[in-house]
Amino acid sequence: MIFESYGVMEEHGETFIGSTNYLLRMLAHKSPSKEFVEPQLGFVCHTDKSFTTILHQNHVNGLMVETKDGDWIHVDFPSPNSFVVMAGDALMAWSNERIKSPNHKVVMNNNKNKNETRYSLGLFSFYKGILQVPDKLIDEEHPLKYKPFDHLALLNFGYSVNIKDYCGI
Ligand SMILES: O=C(O)CCC(=O)C(=O)O
Ligand SMILES: [Fe+2]
Repeated sequence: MIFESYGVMEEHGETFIGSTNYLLRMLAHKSPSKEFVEPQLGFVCHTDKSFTTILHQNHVNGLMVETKDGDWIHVDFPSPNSFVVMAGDALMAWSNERIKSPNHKVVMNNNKNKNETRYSLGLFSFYKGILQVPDKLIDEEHPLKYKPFDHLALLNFGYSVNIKDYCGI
């Protein structure tokens, strides 16, 4: 869908799909114990190193995402069939920053969670090979911001690495 909307499906779509790897991770976050009145951090603030991330959770909310304006919003999964699709750092670099990878975190609230554990599933996609900004996404208004980069090698640096330090121009 992303490739089609930028008109690069024909040139780059097939190679991309053929070289995509997936990682499925299941997380459990326990409700903070009763003595914690304030919400407790369950997963530190970070951006994902993936190309895309698809998130799903049980009925216990906890995901927060930072907006472009720097406000933090709670993400509500309205039904058991709801998923959140989030851009990772690799998509931000590939799209020459047309799409931003948002800061997000998990915050567990003792009052709301009533001692329930939050279970979530994350499906992360990664490109095996060198990713580079398609020519069509470079123009005067969007000068090239990222060098070609090895996506899987980015993972060796852990969560703390900034994609701009890794391959930014
Ligand atoms: O549990 C969640 O909803 C988010 C987990 C997360 O951000 C991650 O695994 O990268
Ligand atoms: Fe994440």
